[in-house]
Amino acid sequence: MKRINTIVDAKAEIEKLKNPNCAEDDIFFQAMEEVLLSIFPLFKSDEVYSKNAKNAVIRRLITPDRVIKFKVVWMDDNNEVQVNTGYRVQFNNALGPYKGGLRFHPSVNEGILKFLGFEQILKNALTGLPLGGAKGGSDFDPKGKSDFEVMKFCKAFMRELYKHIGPRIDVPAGDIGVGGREIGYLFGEYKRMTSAFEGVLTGKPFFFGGSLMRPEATGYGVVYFTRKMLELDGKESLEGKVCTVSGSGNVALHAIEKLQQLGANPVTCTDSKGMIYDARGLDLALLKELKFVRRTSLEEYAKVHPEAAYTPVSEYPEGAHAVWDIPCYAAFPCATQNELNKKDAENLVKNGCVSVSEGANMPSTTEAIDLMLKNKICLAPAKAANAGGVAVSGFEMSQNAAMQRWSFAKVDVKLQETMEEICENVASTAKEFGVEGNYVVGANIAGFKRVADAMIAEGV
Ligand SMILES: NC(=O)C1=CN([C@@H]2O[C@H](COP(=O)(O)OP(=O)(O)OC[C@H]3O[C@@H](n4cnc5c(N)ncnc54)[C@H](OP(=O)(O)O)[C@@H]3O)[C@@H](O)[C@H]2O)C=CC1
Ligand SMILES: O=C(O)CCC(=O)C(=O)O
Repeated sequence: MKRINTIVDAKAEIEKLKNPNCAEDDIFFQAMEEVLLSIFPLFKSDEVYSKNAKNAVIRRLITPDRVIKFKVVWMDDNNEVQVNTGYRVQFNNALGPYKGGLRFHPSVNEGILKFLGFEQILKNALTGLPLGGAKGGSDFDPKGKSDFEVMKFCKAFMRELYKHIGPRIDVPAGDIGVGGREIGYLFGEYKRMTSAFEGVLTGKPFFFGGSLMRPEATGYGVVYFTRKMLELDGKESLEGKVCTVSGSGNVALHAIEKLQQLGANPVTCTDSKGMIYDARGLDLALLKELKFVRRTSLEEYAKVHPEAAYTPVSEYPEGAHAVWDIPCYAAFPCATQNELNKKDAENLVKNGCVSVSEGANMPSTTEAIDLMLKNKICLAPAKAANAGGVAVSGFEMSQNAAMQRWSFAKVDVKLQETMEEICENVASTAKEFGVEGNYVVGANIAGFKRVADAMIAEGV
């Protein structure tokens, strides 16, 4: 293989890997391209990496160890047979057991899970914990399903998955469409199939060995990261500032909670159908009730609070997402991939937004990232900013292995320390490689270096 000594070589290598007949992989290449092009300063500066023709680290890193694909057959409430596809992409275990969430959403396919699994490798590396990278899930749509149907699907899913996972092999967790309820059902079935009560999943309900604060961890972690980033960059704190948030799931609502606790004023949230803009400040208790208990649309919020504006997706401005057009000091995309495009980034810049912190995985398109960096927005990339979730999953694994339970306060302190360490590491890596303030490049290089060093050390 040709050595990757120039950015042109790097681009050519990526092009060679693309399969023009597989559109599903486009999103995976988007993630890979961002990483490979931004770690170029490392290739130039360090012999070990520029000589990676010998170790083939890049080739090995971008190819999953294995992709497990299986059929999930279950019966709905009308006693009709339903068939879905289940996946687990075990991407890389150089640093520790495969680790990463499960996503249940109709859009799930192999390409999406490869993108998420690839990001997870570097994210998990940034936490400093011994965790490899993986992702899995299914095209099953939990929306509109009864609790009983969700349970039956989860149990059918686990009857296949259990063969491939284990506390030292692969430890799945939640992601979109998979929260405490689903993890509980999955854990119950794993236990039934194996008779083993062990830390094979994280995000478990507390009485099954779940860690306190895992539900809050990703959203709180994003805000802790942002607080540190603003401090390092000499910007004003979040206190008293208007913030915009997208999403209204686990990550978004806990980011809103932490923002409110720190005295900020989060004024927006979204779901797949529309956006709420409540300039007075969001009613978080109501949002939790709507989304975590009743599992209903945000439209209901405006019925309780007619002063708040509800904008359905069909009324979003042409080519943009309404939420990023609301003036804010700090923005928090916390819903899904590619939900912040170039037009949205232009709106954020125009309205004087100072920082964008990615709670969702890869929420910003490549063009949006370039535009935000060019305009000196402090951009906290997902693999650093949302690493708090997997970090607390790591703490859950430690607690399970040691048969311990840590207090909420202890986990919170450790989460804050972890997010601040990640932020400092990313900032100092960016500085070391001559791109001070560029957290995207800093995160990619710091994460890649840790994984690459382990892969080189373990040999081929
Ligand atoms: N949970 C975790 O610990 C972690 C999650 N993440 C990432 O954070 C993001 C959100 O995950 P999480 O909060 O757990 O998921 P949830 O399922 O709890 O919530 C997802 C939210 O995003 C909205 N959403 C999902 N898909 C779309 C879409 N295609 N278009 C518009 N809105 C959409 C949902 O709307 P609706 O209610 O209408 O479905 C919902 O508000 C994802 O990118 C995930 O990968 C990252 C790190 C850890
Ligand atoms: O907690 C975990 O293991 C993974 C969380 C996750 O899926 C993510 O960080 O994107």
